[in-house]
Amino acid sequence: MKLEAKNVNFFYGDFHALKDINMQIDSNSVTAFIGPSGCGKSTFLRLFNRMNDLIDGTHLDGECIVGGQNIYDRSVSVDELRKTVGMVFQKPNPFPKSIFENVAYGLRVNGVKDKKIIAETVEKSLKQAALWEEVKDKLKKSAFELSGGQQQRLCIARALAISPSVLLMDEPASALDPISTSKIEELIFELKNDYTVVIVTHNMQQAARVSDKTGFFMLGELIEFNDTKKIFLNPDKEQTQNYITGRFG
Ligand SMILES: Nc1ncnc2c1ncn2[C@@H]1O[C@H](COP(=O)(O)OP(=O)(O)OP(=O)(O)O)[C@@H](O)[C@H]1O
Repeated sequence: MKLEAKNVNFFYGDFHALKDINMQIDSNSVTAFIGPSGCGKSTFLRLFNRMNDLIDGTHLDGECIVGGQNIYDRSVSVDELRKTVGMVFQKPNPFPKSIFENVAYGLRVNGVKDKKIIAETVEKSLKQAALWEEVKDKLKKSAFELSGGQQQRLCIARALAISPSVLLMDEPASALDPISTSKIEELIFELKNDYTVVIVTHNMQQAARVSDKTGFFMLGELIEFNDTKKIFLNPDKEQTQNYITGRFG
C-alpha cells in the first residue's frame, strides 16, 4: 500500500515541528527516516497511523494519504486505520499476558473467535517475526520471560497478526544487542515482500542496510528523499553529505 504526505505541516502548540513535507512512499518497500535528534522523524512517522491524535494541542495541515485515502478525513475510523497501519515502538511493550495471548490479542479484539484460526494465525505471525522456533514450546509462559530482543520480535508478531498493509517502526532495534538487531534487520528485509515498511533509525548503517529509500530530516524539514544508495554515496544536498559523514548531528 502506498503512502503519501502532501504539504504536511504539524504543530505542537506553537511549535512548528514539521515544515511543508511532501513525500511518496512505494508499496512493498522499506523507507528509512534519518536525521539529528528532535528533527521530527518520529512525529512524521506517527502521523501515518494517527498516533499524534493522542497528544493535546497538536495541529496538522496538509494530507496524509494511505492507499489513496486521506486518513485525516472525517469519514476515516481510527480503529480501522490502525488495522491497516501497524506500529512497533522503540521499547518492546508486550502486554502482561502469555506469549500466545500477546499475538492473539488483536484478533480477539477484532472479534475472531475460531480457536483454530487464532492458533494458526499466532503460529504464522511468530514464524514471520522469526520467533517461532524459540517460543513454540512455551507459548503459555509470560511474555515478560522473554529477552528484550525476543520481546521486540513478539511485538512485531503482534502487529503482523492482524494483517496490516503498512508497518511503522520507531527505532525498533535501538534497545537491542547486535545479534537481536541483525535478526530484526533481516526480518525487516523479509517483510517488504508483503508490507510497506517505514522505519525511524538513528543508526545510519542500519538505514543503509535495510532500506530502499531514505529521507533525511533536519529541524522539521525534509532535506532530501532519495534512493538509499544515492543518499549514502552521492547525496544531492550538502547538509545530507555533512550528516552522513558525521560532520554534525
Ligand atoms: N509531545 C510533544 N509535545 C511537544 N513537543 C514535542 C512533543 N513530541 C515531540 N516534540 C518536539 O517536536 C520535535 C520533533 O520531535 P520528534 O520526536 O519527532 O523528533 P525525532 O527526530 O524523532 O527525535 P529523536 O531522534 O530524538 O527521537 C522536537 O523538537 C520535540 O521536542
